[in-house]
Amino acid sequence: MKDLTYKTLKEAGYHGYLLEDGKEKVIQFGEGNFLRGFVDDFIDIMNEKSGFDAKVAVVQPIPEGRACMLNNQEGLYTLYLRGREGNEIKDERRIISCISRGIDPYTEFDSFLDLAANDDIEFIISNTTEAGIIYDETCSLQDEPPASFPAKLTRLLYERFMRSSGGKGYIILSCELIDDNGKYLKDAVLKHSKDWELGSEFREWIHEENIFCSTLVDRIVTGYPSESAEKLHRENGYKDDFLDTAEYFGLWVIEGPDDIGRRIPFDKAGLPVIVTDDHKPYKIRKVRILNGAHTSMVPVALLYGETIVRDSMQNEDIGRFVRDLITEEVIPTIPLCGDQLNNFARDVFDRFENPFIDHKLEDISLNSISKWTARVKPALKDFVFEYDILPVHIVFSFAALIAFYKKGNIRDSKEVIEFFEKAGKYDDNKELLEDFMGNEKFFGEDLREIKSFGELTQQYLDQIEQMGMKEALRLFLKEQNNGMD
Ligand SMILES: NC(=O)c1ccc[n+]([C@@H]2O[C@H](COP(=O)([O-])OP(=O)(O)OC[C@H]3O[C@@H](n4cnc5c(N)ncnc54)[C@H](O)[C@@H]3O)[C@@H](O)[C@H]2O)c1
Ligand SMILES: O=P(O)(O)OC[C@@H](O)[C@@H](O)[C@H](O)[C@H](O)CO
Repeated sequence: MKDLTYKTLKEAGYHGYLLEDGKEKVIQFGEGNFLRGFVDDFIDIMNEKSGFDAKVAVVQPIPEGRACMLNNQEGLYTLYLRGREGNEIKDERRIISCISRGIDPYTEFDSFLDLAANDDIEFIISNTTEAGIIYDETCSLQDEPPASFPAKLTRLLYERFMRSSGGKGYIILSCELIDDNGKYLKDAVLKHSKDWELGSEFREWIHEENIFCSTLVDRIVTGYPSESAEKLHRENGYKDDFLDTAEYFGLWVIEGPDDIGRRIPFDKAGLPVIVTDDHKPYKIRKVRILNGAHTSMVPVALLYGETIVRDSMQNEDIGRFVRDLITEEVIPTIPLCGDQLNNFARDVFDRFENPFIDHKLEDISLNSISKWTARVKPALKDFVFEYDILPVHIVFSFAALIAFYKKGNIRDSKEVIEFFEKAGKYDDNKELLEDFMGNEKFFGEDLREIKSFGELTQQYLDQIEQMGMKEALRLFLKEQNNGMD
């Protein structure tokens, strides 16, 4: 079967929208499923509907990347978006043609730097995961390329500053799921510029000619559909190693000046983008409710025997557990209007039951400890602070996470894996929890200081291990219902 290229599509008589040639206007750090299933989809739609005519140069952020494979397909790939919009079922296949090329800075460092000479480029977009957007003091100006994403960006910005003689900078849209992503990135760039002694004029240029936007992205992207890929290749008549799947829903909240909306024609293309002076309310709502529900559901559902999100939500016990956790313990911690939050949660539960996408629990379980710390712990702490009692569903889910990790075969940081590999050395769960919950490297603080949290976690953990998840969850739900089934 032929690879996906412009020639393959022409030969097959493809009549859909394609932008084969266009100016590179965007640099994108990251070639992952999410950026391709969300940002590049938006750019492609703007190209078609509002004459944006932008091509995206994709920079591979780490040595193990897929820039070369992307070039084999001339940047093309097929995106499937499926789900409900109101009462309407959406099932769309789109060939995305906004990517001009992939650049591997490890083998094409000069091509990477040459991007800085292109005056057409106005935007830099990134999603390098939480692990990528970190300040790494070991990076230096002489590295080809510097290892971390913020250091690579600093190197590119410095090149731009030098080659344009302090001319036009960029609008930088960071999509990593960390707090204040744009601000963090700007601070990291300024820190590198100081460490590398790039001078005060460069730092002034960073401030005056570049806009670092914090953004919040929301779309469930399920990536390459391994089980159905062969069938899709046959249907399409070409082989596509970058097939991507996602829900239809999407929302991009960008904190930045009003005129961003004029510089990127989101509105004209009818895209769900909000430009605001404060993205935080959207962020807290999405991370606590949607990501919090995912992270809390995963260990409970996996131990119960489920494998995907939809089935878990449709499982009477787990569905009730997740809904109650969000409505009774997470929503009361979010400082926004209750109706707004309840409507958002209801829509999220609908999205979780999307009949067209199979979101694997195992995929979400990756790095669950840091996800729990960022996405669930804030609700737990705020709840305790506000009501002076423990949010029991959150505690039960935390106990489930530990039970799940004790079983092994986990994908998390080296330190977390090492901790659980040695779990057998503890005489009982009480001892294990002392060390685990007291580990500030895992949780950023000593969780034992939260009153009764350790004791209740141990009670649930013992029950889950002794009775199995199904029985322990049923007992838990019965207790919450004053002993009634
Ligand atoms: N998949 C979703 O539904 C979804 C939705 C919203 C946000 N996100 C966020 O987007 C991020 C990426 O998700 P994805 O589905 O595209 O994953 P992916 O594995 O397909 O892509 C990950 C990307 O990050 C880069 N990367 C990984 N480790 C890095 C490091 N240490 N330094 C620099 N770059 C690194 C990879 O090169 C790749 O480009 C995740 O962190 C996730 O939180 C995902
Ligand atoms: O992508 P992760 O692994 O950071 O988190 C798993 C999911 O919670 C996440 O991908 C959501 O589906 C997404 O954030 C929805 O916008």
